[in-house]
Amino acid sequence: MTRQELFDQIQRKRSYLCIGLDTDIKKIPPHLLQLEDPIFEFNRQIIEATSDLCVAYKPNIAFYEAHGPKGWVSLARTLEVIPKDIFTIADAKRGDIGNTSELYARAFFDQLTFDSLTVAPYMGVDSVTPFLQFPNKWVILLALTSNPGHDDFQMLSVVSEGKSYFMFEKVIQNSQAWATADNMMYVIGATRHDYIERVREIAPDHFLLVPGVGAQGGDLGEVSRYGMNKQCGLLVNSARQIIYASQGEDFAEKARAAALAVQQEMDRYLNEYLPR
Ligand SMILES: O=C(O)c1cc(=O)[nH]c(=O)n1[C@@H]1O[C@H](COP(=O)(O)O)[C@@H](O)[C@H]1O
Repeated sequence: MTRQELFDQIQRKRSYLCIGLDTDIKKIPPHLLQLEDPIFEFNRQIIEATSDLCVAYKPNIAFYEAHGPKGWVSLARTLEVIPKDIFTIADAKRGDIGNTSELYARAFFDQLTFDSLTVAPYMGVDSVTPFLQFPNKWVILLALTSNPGHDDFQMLSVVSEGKSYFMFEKVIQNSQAWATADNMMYVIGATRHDYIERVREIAPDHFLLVPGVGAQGGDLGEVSRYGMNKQCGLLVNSARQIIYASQGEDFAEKARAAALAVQQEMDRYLNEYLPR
């Protein structure tokens, strides 16, 4: 999917919501558990109930690979029922020596046909570039993550040409030599909205994947105010708050209501902050 196609979808749906399909067998409604593939059935109903309200789905791969081969089947079946105009993110946080990254890329872009993959930048340029060889596919590079441990490395000071930067700022700056705003996005946790203005100084045009609203307490209003660019430039992810809005038979209906509340808030922010 191209950047323009993603922006067109955002404008059409008045939404920049990404729904996280972090489907935990322990949290899905009991009445689905007798089915042959409860994880797929849960996802299918969530997708059917919410696909007009969001622009992306992000299955976190851990929730599938934890079930072995069966989990990979649930994941592949889920991808098949996501409408084709919706952006798909494999949240697998990969990255390895070049020839291994190339195989990870084939797994998620050729075998599973995701539009994008989350990638860790730690091993440097040759671990990331193999993912960038696929037309219309995206790398979403971890920059400033939402978890408390982001202080351990991402906030370390790095001195470059006499100026001091946070490590995450150098990740964003240096990686712009590897890719463009048409095939690279950055992960910035919603819990760190206080740094989004700085991110926008370094990467004014890139899309940012922003997880951490909802269950992790990030502030959608602040993220939107400081993060929106002229093509919106934001995909804000929420998983648990939406998909587990109810654990009863009405789970899909309740997930829709939770997604609708976020979409309506996003519509207001698009009116307020999207530069015309
Ligand atoms: O790469 C991610 O998506 C990610 C990065 C990050 O900094 N923080 C973060 O929470 N995530 C993912 O985003 C999702 C957040 O889920 P909820 O907290 O349930 O909305 C999980 O799948 C996390 O793995």
